Parts: sequence; structure tokens; C-alpha cells
Amino acid sequence: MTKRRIAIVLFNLGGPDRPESVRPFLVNLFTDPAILRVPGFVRPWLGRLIAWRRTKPALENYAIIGGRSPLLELTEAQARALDAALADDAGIEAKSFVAMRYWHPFSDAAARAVKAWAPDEVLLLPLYPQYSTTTTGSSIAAWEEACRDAGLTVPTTTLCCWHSHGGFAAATAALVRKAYDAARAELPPDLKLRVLFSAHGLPESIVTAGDPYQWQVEQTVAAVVEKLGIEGLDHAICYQSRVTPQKWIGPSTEEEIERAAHDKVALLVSPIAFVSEHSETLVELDVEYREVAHRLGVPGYFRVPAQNSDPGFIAALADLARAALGSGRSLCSFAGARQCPKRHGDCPHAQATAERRVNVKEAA
Ligand SMILES: C=CC1=C(C)c2cc3[nH]c(cc4nc(cc5[nH]c(cc1n2)c(C)c5CCC(=O)O)C(CCC(=O)O)=C4C)c(C)c3C=C
Ligand SMILES: [Fe+2]
Ligand SMILES: [Fe+2]
Repeated sequence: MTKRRIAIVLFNLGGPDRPESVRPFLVNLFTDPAILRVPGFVRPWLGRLIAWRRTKPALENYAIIGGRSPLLELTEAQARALDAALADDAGIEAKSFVAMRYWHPFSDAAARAVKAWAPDEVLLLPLYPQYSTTTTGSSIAAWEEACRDAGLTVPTTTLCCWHSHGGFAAATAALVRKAYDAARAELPPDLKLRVLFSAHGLPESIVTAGDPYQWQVEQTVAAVVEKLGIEGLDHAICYQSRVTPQKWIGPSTEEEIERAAHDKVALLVSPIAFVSEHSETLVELDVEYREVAHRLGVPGYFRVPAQNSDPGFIAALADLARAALGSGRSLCSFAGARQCPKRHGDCPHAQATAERRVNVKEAA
């Protein structure tokens, strides 16, 4: 039996591979229209100016972790683990490719590699559980342009978000549980422990314009808390990594650390929008916020590791891939996403992507 060849394209943000790459990486990021929403003629100048101002603090951050981001190695390990998890599936031969948004390997290199492999189908699988126009939306746009340039025209399924997927929530809850039990074992029994789910922040204007990211972060946290099943769990959602002067969504992770100091509770910080370690977990959470917590007298500070190639997480990704390929129709792993009940109305990304995608079953 001939197997269907499935190219799985894993999207992530990318990170500098050496100190000299920090400035061009930041220029790529801040000149992306999905990130810097100003008129096109201003963007190249303003983007370069913001990148120039951000270079020094970013260099200092990357210096703490050896001058480079570990994101590519960790994403490549996820790709190999996902291929291994799908290796025994009957009828398909899956191979994962990595496409980073702001540093190598970019979408154009990934599209050329996919074309050379000659798949029957492509599955776009962002390594962002929650959809944001700044992350998944931007990566899909870059991928489409790269496909046009490379002449890659293969039936493509786009999995836009998987914020409430049961396997993902369960795998994340297992990591939180392990860290929670370890923290509890170190703390005096009468000291309270609060779990802070810390997500990357966004400028508030992007959310007001209809970005579903914040709502989806809330859905992820609700799903993880349910899987945790810890009665009366003290927990909160907060947002980190603000890098521009505009108003960003809150509460910020710093504000939550201040509240914990005031309430005299220990903290367990769980990254909830990143599935790999990188500068914002290894530096911001592990060094900067730890120092803030210590300075303010928070009576304990612990951190849940990112998923990386955790077997439960990779099994969830494999599940997501199988379901998306099997359906030939559904884009969201979350059935209710088309009726986002709170502030977003109909899920805008699901609609926008649905108009563009090719129905795999029809095309096959
Ligand atoms: C306006 C600026 C930014 C928005 C909006 C933003 C959204 C956003 N980013 C991630 C995930 C990652 N961000 C990473 C690095 C990074 N992000 C920004 C700016 C914005 N991000 C900057 C300037 C940087 C560079 C680092 C720095 O200067 O501090 C990374 C990778 C970092 C690495 O070490 O590899 C990730 C991953 C999400 C999930 C998100 C919105 C939903
Ligand atoms: Fe970011
Ligand atoms: Fe979605």
C-alpha cells in the first residue's frame, strides 16, 4: 500500500543563534506588519528604531543563556519526537519541517525543503497553542508567500489553534502537578502556594481589534486547572514580556508577584503560551522575576518547565496532527471556537483561514 506523504510544518518565532544575530532578528520582528501596526511607509524606519533600542537589553538577556536562543534545537527535537510518534501510523509517512518567523530557518527555506520532499499533503501546525494575529497569523501569511515564491502547491490543512485540546491540557497539567508537589514538599505546611499561569503579553489595542489570544489563554488555563483537579487551587493568569510603551493586557506578571508578596503566599509560575524554553522563560521567569519575588519577600518561588519534548505533550501533538488530517474540514481543535462566547464574537481567525484553505478530502 502506498503511504500518503504528509509534511508537517511546525511554526515558531525563532531566536538569534549568536550575539551578532540579535539586531537583525529584532529588525525582522519589529518590521512585521502583524507586530508593528503603523502605516507601511513609517514601518521600516520605526521598526528599525525600536529594534535598535531593544538590542542592548536583548543582548544582555541572551548573554545570560550563552549568547543565543535554544529555541531552534528544542523545536528540532520536538520535530524528531513528533515524527517518531507518528512513525507507526498506518497509511501515512509523516515528516516534520521547522519554519521560524524571525530567524533561520525561515519559511522560504522550509517551503523549498518541503517541495523537495514532494509530499501529498501539508499540515501547518503552529507551536503556539493559542492563536494570535502576531504569531500564528503572521507565520501563516509568511508561509503562504514562501509557497508562492517556491511554487509549492500542495493540499494544505491549517491547524490554527489548540488551546483547549484535552491531551495538551492533560500533559501540561501533569507538568504543573509534578512541580506543585515538589514545591509543596519544600514549603512549610501552613504556607499557601499560588499557581501563576504566565503568558506572553500583547498590546491591548491588538486584543481590542479582535485578536482571540487572550480569550484562548483563559480557555487553556481553565482546561489545565480542570485536569489538575486540585480542590480550591489558588491560581491567576498574568502576562509577561512587555516590550513597547503602549498599554499591554494585564495583570502583568510583576503585578501578580507584588500581590503574592502582599498576600504572603509562595508562587509556582507556569508558562502557558510557550511550549519550549527560551529567553522569556530562562531569563525573564527564572532570573528577573525570581529576583523581583526575592526582593519583595515572596516566601517561595518555583517554576514549571516548558513542555519541550515531554512525551505526553508530543503524544498530544501527534493526536492533533492525526485529527486534523482525518477531518479534512475542521481547523480548530476546539469545537466551540466559532462561537467565542466572550469578547470576540465569531472566531475571526477560523473564518479567515477557512476561506483560504484547501479541503484535503476534496483535493485528494
Ligand atoms: C510588540 C512586540 C511583541 C509582541 C506583540 C509579541 C508577541 C508574542 N511573542 C511570543 C513568543 C515569543 N517572543 C519571543 C521573543 C520576542 N518577542 C518580542 C516582542 C513581541 N512579541 C521581542 C522583542 C522578542 C525578542 C526577545 C527580547 O527582546 O526580549 C520568543 C523567542 C525568544 C527566544 O529566546 O528565542 C518567543 C517564543 C508570543 C507567544 C506572542 C504573543 C502571543
Ligand atoms: Fe514575543
Ligand atoms: Fe482556532
